[in-house]
Amino acid sequence: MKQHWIDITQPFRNTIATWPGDTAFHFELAYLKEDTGSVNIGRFTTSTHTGTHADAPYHFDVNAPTIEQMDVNIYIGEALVINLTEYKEIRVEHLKSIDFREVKRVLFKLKKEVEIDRFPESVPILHPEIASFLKEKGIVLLGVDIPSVDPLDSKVLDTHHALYRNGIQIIENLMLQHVTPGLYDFIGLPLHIEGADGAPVRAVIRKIED
Ligand SMILES: Nc1ccccc1C(=O)C[C@H](N)C(=O)O
Ligand SMILES: [Zn+2]
Ligand SMILES: [Zn+2]
Repeated sequence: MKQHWIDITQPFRNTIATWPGDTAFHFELAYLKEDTGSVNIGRFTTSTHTGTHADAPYHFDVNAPTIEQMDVNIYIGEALVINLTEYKEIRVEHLKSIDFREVKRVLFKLKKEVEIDRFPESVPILHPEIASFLKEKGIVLLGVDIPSVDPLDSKVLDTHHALYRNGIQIIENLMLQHVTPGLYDFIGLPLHIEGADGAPVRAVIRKIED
């Protein structure tokens, strides 16, 4: 029997954490049924990097593709959830013993607890050297449960660039605290927004029996 799909998306709500200085998320009802006579209609404002989202390469490289240009096949398929919550820095040596089981997508569980409404003071460091290692394993998508694959104060974004050079796309701010490591079906499609540097993703997984 097939397992149920599990939501691993941060809920958008008006208290959701924003990257410092960036546009806060805000949803409201713009028109009320009692006024229109027929329907409620909402509107929302958000940064493209709030909550669970995909980075387009254009986010950090002006000559690179924007989000609607990305192949949807990257964001659908089998994914391996890997527990790395014990480490403050992730290097190739921490990934060497993992059996990648021919998956093309990995989701790194880096935090024991994700606080949706509070921007973290620090995040584990993902060393850029992991990019070529993951490429050798055939990986095309890296998902993380932190706001950035680079240090929060980084201006050079070495890990973003290294991943891009190695053909690996990025999803940030997943929610993996209740997820057991292992093999899953994964769907995490970014919204089709023309010219965008990134877009919100609704990410779901379903356990694969082994
Ligand atoms: N929202 C921002 C506002 C200003 C400067 C950076 C950001 C980011 O989100 C960058 C982050 N390194 C990212 O991986 O998406
Ligand atoms: Zn981002
Ligand atoms: Zn990013």
